[in-house]
This record gives sequence, C-alpha cells and structure tokens, in this order.
Amino acid sequence: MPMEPDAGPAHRGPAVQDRYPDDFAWCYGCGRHNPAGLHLKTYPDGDETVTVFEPRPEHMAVPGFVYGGLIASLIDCHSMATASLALYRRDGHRLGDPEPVPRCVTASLKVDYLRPTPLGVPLTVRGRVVELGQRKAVVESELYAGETLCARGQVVAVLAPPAMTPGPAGAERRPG
Ligand SMILES: CCCCCCCCCC(=O)SCCNC(=O)CCNC(=O)[C@H](O)C(C)(C)COP(=O)(O)OP(=O)(O)OC[C@H]1O[C@@H](n2cnc3c(N)ncnc32)[C@H](O)[C@@H]1OP(=O)(O)O
Repeated sequence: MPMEPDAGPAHRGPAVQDRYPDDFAWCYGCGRHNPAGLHLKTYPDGDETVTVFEPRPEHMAVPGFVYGGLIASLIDCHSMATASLALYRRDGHRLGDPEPVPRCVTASLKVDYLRPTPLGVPLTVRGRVVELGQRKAVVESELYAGETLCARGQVVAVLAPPAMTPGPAGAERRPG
C-alpha cells in the first residue's frame, strides 16, 4: 500500500504521535503526555514510516543486548502510528492538518526475533501497511541496528472503539 511522500524525517514535521488527540496520548511507548514513557516518534518516509530510538542501559536483556519486550513495544507503537497515518490519509488528510490523527489499538502483535539486538546504538523501525480496511490496518515492521535486521513484526491495528475513549474515570487515573 503506497504512502504519499509528504513530511518525511528529513523535513522533521510533526510526528504521528504529536497529532494524536490529547486523551489518547498517554501510552507508555509513545504517549507525549506520559512523563515516564518512551516518547517514541514516528515519521512518514516515502512509502514507509520510520521510528528511531536508542535503548537505555536499563532496557537490557543480558549485558550488551536489548530486552525483547522493549523490541515488541517499539514494533507495536511504530505499527500503530503507521496504521493511524494510513487511515488518516485514506480520509483525505495529510500530517500537519488541524484534525487530529485517529488512534488505533493493537488487536494482534507478532514478533520474530531474528538476531540479538545490540544495546548502545540507535534502533530504526521501518514499517509499511500491507492491508487497509475500513477500521483495520495490517502493518509489517522491521527493526534494524545499523544495517542489521534484528526483528520483524506483523501487527493488526484497529481504530480505537468508542468504549476505549477515556472518560472522567480515565482522566482521574492519569498521572500528574
Ligand atoms: C483507555 C484509553 C485507551 C486509548 C487507546 C490507546 C491505546 C494505545 C495502544 C495500546 O497499547 S493498545 C493496548 C492493547 N490492545 C488492547 O487492549 C485492545 C483490546 N482489544 C479490543 O479492544 C478489541 O478486541 C479490538 C478493538 C482490537 C477489536 O474489537 P472490535 O469489536 O472493535 O473489532 P472487530 O471484531 O469488529 O474486528 C475488526 C477487524 O479487526 C480484526 N481483528 C480483531 N481482532 C483481531 C485479532 N486479535 N487478530 C487479527 N485480527 C483481528 C477483525 O477480523 C476485523 O477485520 P475485518 O475488518 O477485516 O473483518
């Protein structure tokens, strides 16, 4: 599924996560409002999307290598952003439009760990939409350390249902 080459990382326009609605911007992986989170940022890059993140020492599995759960989180949040952007564009928007980007949730997350992922270097996740439905997108994402492909994910994203829209109770649970 080709994506328009609009504001790619070279342009450093807004990230997809910068444009999620405030109520949906608390995710540990990518929520801009979560003070303890990873603050992942995903940008369009031609037909793909890209997220770059350098794990911290506490993200280790064994000394020198990254914990697999963190790798799954990178693929998860990156793929949700990729799906959200595809649905936004399908509705005629471009990143940077005033309308917020719709929020997807993870229906399914499959990760293949292909090689040990080294700590101490930036990791790059690249993703593309391989199937786009009315409320659903299937995204394939690959995680690289330098030129080395370390993990691959296939993720099913579904538009957040109204039942997940945070209400007053959700607001009370928010930090700070
Ligand atoms: C409180 C505020 C929350 C704010 C959202 C921020 C989320 C941040 C990102 C996350 O961390 S999400 C956390 C982990 N994910 C979840 O907690 C989601 C829990 N699951 C659900 O809420 C529902 O199962 C889900 C919304 C994913 C789907 O239920 P629906 O009833 O809306 O979907 P439906 O059954 O109509 O299926 C829609 C499409 O998705 C497909 N689908 C659903 N579940 C699937 C699955 N598990 N595997 C593969 N495909 C799946 C389904 O086949 C169908 O495909 P088609 O359109 O092609 O027919």
